[in-house]
Amino acid sequence: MYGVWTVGQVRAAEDEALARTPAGALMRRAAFGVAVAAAEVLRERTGGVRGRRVVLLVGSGNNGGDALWAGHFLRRRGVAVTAVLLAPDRAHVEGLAALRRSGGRVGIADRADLVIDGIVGLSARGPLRAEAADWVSRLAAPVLAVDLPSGVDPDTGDAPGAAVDAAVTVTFGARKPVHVLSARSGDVRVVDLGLDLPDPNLRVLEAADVGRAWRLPGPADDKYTQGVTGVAAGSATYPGAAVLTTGAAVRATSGMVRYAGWAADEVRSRWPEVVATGSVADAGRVQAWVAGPGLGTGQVSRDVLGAVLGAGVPTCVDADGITLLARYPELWDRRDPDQVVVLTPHDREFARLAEPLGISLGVDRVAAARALASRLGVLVLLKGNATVIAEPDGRTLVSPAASSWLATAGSGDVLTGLVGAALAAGGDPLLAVGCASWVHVRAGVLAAGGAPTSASVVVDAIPGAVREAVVAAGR
Ligand SMILES: NC(=O)C1=CN([C@@H]2O[C@H](COP(=O)(O)OP(=O)(O)OC[C@H]3O[C@@H](n4cnc5c(N)ncnc54)[C@H](O)[C@@H]3O)[C@@H](O)[C@H]2O)[C@@H](O)CC1
Ligand SMILES: [K+]
Repeated sequence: MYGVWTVGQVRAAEDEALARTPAGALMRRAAFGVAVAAAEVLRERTGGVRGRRVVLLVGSGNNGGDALWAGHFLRRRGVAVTAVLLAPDRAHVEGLAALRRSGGRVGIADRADLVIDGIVGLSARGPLRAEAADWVSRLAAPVLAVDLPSGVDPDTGDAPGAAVDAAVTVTFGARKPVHVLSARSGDVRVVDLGLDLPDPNLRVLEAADVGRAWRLPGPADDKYTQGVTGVAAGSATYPGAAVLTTGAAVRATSGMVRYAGWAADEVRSRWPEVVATGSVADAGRVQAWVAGPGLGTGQVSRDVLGAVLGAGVPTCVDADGITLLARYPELWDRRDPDQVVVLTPHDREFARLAEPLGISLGVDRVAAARALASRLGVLVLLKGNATVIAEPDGRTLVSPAASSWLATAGSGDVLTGLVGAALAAGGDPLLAVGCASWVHVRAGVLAAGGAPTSASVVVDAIPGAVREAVVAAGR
């Protein structure tokens, strides 16, 4: 698990560190880290460092100062460095002098093996100004971003205009929200500045965390004791949603999975290990329900959702289930106040539910997810390229995107089944949902393997993803 801190938190810690270090020391340490990473990228991509060409895009603040100092360190390793000053009269004075001393050029660059983006860092506000935006839109070489990709908001990951798409970002002291919320950050490396940081604002699970938390069967277990997942999904029109949601739960644990709904025949024929019935009332005892994918929004679907919410176990509500909750708020009355409810909306479903409550999904997805979680007293998993998982008390996990292959039909149904299985296994619900999301992301990568995939293949990749996590945890 690693933490993510807001710009405000990092700034406060930096101020304290600046006060106890000699002037310029932190910047040189940061810039040295940039130069080390740049040399690595050059070696990986071109087979060497000496004689390679690096262009620095230098803005008017300390981010530009970092880039100039990094250029100075790269010059010492025989790299040809050219600095493009976007605001020549406001460029960082000591950085520019250091670059010039070591033989770096200032001017207009043509060809580059690597571009170092020092346009703007933590003080970035709004879309890039015209000249910077123009440079960014013409970039052809791979980019190493200093602190963060310019054009992306540090605290929300939003890119309101032209923005750098970095291969690598070298950040300082701590990861900020942009690094986990925006895929434009690329591969993120952190240079330690010895900052004294408070509790993080967000957390990100890693393979070993998931492997430690994932429920594995022990010698005393049987099919009932590992947590039974109940699935109320699918309809005559959408039997596939039932098959995918149930399949994800089947693949995620060796505990039992029960299905209740219209697609019992389809589910049974694809997953013979599932105990399938027509209604929630007949389904038997489960430790968690998931409801919603392909369920429909008619009266019977409404009754199904009510029955699931009243079943006295943790519940995950997705898709049509969310639409029903938005349309018939009285369904909340069926809820057992002692049991967690997890909502897994995409943006439109989020808006359906949140807008009547005066909560809008703006560019700050973390704030929006937290607001809805707190207002409804539920755990919200907001789907997106990066997934945000917020608890009513504000604790928040982020699953950064590892690829975009999961943007495929039925992918959300797979996630719902995974969440159900993780909830049924017990433990801290936030951790359970975070683990389910991690496995989903990882299964997506394994399923795709660099080429288009589909939700059924993601289902089949779930055991491989769980295995990676378990191995990482040394179990
Ligand atoms: N404070 C510290 O302890 C350290 C700071 N460091 C660096 O300092 C950076 C922060 O430096 P600054 O606070 O000077 O600010 P920045 O370098 O982030 O940016 C400030 C400048 O960018 C311009 N700017 C703002 N928004 C813009 C936009 N949309 N388009 C174009 N230009 C825009 C502003 O006019 C301002 O002159 C960090 O990101 C990091 O790179 C590092 O050297 C490590 C130590
Ligand atoms: K930058």
